[in-house]
Amino acid sequence: MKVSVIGSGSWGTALANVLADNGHEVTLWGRNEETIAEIQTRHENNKYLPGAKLASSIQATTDLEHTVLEAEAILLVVPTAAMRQTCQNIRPYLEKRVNKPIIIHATKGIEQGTHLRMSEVIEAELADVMAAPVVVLSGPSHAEEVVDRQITTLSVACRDLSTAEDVQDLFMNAYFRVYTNEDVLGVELGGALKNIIALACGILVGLDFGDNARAALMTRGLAEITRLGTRMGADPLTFSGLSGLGDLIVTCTSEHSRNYQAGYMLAQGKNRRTVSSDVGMVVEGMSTTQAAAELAQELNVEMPITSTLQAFIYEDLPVDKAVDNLMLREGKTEALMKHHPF
Ligand SMILES: NC(=O)C1=CN([C@@H]2O[C@H](COP(=O)(O)OP(=O)(O)OC[C@H]3O[C@@H](n4cnc5c(N)ncnc54)[C@H](O)[C@@H]3O)[C@@H](O)[C@H]2O)C=CC1
Ligand SMILES: O=C(CO)COP(=O)(O)O
Repeated sequence: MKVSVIGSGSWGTALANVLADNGHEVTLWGRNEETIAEIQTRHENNKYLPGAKLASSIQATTDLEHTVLEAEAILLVVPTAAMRQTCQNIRPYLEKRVNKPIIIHATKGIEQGTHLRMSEVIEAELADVMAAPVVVLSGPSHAEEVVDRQITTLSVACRDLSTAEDVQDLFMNAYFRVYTNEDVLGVELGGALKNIIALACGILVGLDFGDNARAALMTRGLAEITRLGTRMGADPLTFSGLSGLGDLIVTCTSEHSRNYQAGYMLAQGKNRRTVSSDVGMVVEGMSTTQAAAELAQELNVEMPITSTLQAFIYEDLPVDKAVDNLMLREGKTEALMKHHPF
C-alpha cells in the first residue's frame, strides 16, 4: 500500500520505519531540507533519532503535493499546535483527488483555545475529503525503542471498526502489535492527558520525592483523567487500556519521555518558556496542562493535579504550596464510579 507520513520528527520517522518494514511504499514528508536529505541519502535522522538506521526504501521529501496526491493512507504526526495548519496545507491537494485516502493521526494533545481533540480538528478541516472517519494511533511507544524494533503495543481507534481493522493490518508485525478500539474519545484523551502526569512525575523526581509519591501521582492522575474522560463521554475502561494506564506507565517511568524530562528540568529551576527548547523536541504536556485545566473548569470536573500543575507552571505557585494543595485537601473517598459518576 502507498502510505505517506507527514511529520519527520522522532515519531513520524519511527512510524515510517515500521510501515517500510511491513513492505509498504512509504513517503515521509518534512519541512526541514537538511533532515529530509539525511533521511533520503544516509537513511538516518540524527536530530531526532541519533544512531538509528532507517529502512532504505523510505522516500523522504519536502514536496507536500507529491506526498498527498499519491497516498492511499496519510498519517499525520505533527505537533498539536501545527495540526490545523497542516490540514489546511494538504486540503487543496486532497480536493483534487477522485479517490480519497484514509487519514490517520498519532499526535497526543488538545488544541489550545478550542480544546478540541486532534480527530476533531482534522474532521473540522478535512471531513469531506477523506475516505472514512479519522483513525487514531496511540499507546505506550517511545520512538527510540520502536525504531530499534523493540516490542511495542498500541491501539488504533476509529468509530468505523472496519477502518480501524484496515489500519491495524497496515501496522501489525512481530514487534509492533496493534489492538482496535471504537472509543476514539477515550483513546485520544488518554494519550493527551497522560503527558500532564508525566510532567508532574518529572518534577517530583527532580525534587527528590520518593517512590510512594510517584505511585500516588500516577494512580490519582489516572483517576482524574478517567473522571474528565467519562464526563466527556468516554468509556471509563478505555483508561485502563494501552492508551491510558499503558501510556501513563511508559511516560511516568522512562527517561525517554520528553514530558518527564521537562518536568525534571522545571524542578531544577529551568524557565517554563525555555524548557521545551532545552529538551529539543516537542513537550506536549506544557500546553495540554493549560487546555485540560480550562476544560475541567468548563465542565466542572475536579482535576486537582492538573490545576495545581497549571498554577505551578503558569502562575509561579511555589512547590511547597503545590504539594500542600494536593495533600491537605478535604478527605475524599477513593471510589470513582459509585460516589462520583464522573
Ligand atoms: N516521540 C515519541 O516517542 C512519540 C510522540 N508522539 C506524539 O507525536 C507527535 C509528534 O511528536 P514527535 O515526532 O515526537 O516530535 P519531535 O519534536 O520529535 O518532532 C516534531 C516534528 O514536527 C515538525 N514541526 C514542528 N512544527 C511544525 C509545523 N508547524 N508544521 C509542520 N511540521 C512541524 C518538526 O520540524 C519536527 O519534524 C506529538 O504529539 C507527540 O506527543 C506519540 C507517541 C510517541
Ligand atoms: O507518548 C509518548 C510515549 O507513548 C512519548 O512521550 P513523550 O512525549 O513524553 O516523550
